[in-house]
Amino acid sequence: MSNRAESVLVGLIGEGVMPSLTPPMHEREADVQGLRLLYRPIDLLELALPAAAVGDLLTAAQRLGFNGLNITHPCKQLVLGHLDEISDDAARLGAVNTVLIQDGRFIGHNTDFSGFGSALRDGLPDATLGRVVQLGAGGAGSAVAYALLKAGVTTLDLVDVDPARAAERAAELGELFPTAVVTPRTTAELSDIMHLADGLVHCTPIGMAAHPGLPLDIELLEPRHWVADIVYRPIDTQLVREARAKGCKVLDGGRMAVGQAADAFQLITGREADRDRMRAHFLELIAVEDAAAARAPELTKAGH
Ligand SMILES: NC(=O)C1=CN([C@@H]2O[C@H](COP(=O)(O)OP(=O)(O)OC[C@H]3O[C@@H](n4cnc5c(N)ncnc54)[C@H](O)[C@@H]3O)[C@@H](O)[C@H]2O)C=CC1
Ligand SMILES: O=C1C[C@@](O)(C(=O)O)C[C@@H](O)[C@@H]1O
Repeated sequence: MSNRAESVLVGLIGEGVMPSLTPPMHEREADVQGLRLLYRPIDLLELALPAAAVGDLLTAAQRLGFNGLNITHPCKQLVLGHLDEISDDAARLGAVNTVLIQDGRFIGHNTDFSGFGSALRDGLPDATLGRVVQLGAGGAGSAVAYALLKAGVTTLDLVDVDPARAAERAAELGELFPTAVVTPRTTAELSDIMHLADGLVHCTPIGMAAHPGLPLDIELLEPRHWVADIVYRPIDTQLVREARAKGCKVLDGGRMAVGQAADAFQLITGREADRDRMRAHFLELIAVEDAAAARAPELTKAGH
């Protein structure tokens, strides 16, 4: 038996979270640090619950002695209405993926943006962050764009196949970062804007096992561009492989996945995670998945 101060209980609320690698990442890091931590996926689909149940699940988690939760699709915005306190960045971003449960209160944070930010610093320390083209302005893309602007990007070209989405995000981000220039762009404009850019960030599902291929004409990439992908299943997406082959400096999507987990681990446990160790474990987990997929491709799960 132990109380909330002696051991740590964490959950992940969202749809389709059973294949998530965040629970094993937290548990292994805690094991190595000699901390007792259990991390349970709480899958809305398995529980046949709607996204709106997130408030009830927060209350249940508090009653059952959870120390914290990660929150994912489709609850990152819905959860805002159930919090007692929210970090400035999460409030500005309008999305929460980490909730601390302290003294019966719910405190929201966002480690998607901070995780991408630290990934960029660790994985591409010398990247010039002046002008960036970002493909994909959905949920993860919003956090990434916020991180890029916070990291000092001055000109961000936001490309999405859904022009209304790109326009809406660009307007929101432009208000949050008034000294930056954030412009919605179409895929047809890529050939005009890529040669002006220092780097490319990819935040669409293209490149995942279920959506193979390249998100742009690879001829638009020059060796001087840096390239950050956030897709991590597989870890070496076609974009990552072809960009590397061209001589571009590359950041794979695993860096962000580890970054968000490491930052949430620190918020929830109060202990710093060893990011290199967590990444090594993450790569092991991905390799196990890849080996299983090679044996039985039809069983490959379509997660992140
Ligand atoms: N590394 C990490 O920690 C994480 C990685 N991901 C990855 O990021 C991907 C995107 O996730 P979300 O933003 O949650 O998805 P989402 O569905 O909210 O957004 C994807 C956006 O990409 C746009 N899009 C699709 N094809 C496009 C194309 N060819 N060119 C330009 N835009 C295009 C869509 O219109 C949409 O706005 C996921 O598929 C997953 O692989 C997601 C979450 C975390
Ligand atoms: O969106 C994501 C991905 C995630 O749900 C996962 O399954 O690893 C974990 C969340 O903390 C993060 O915000």
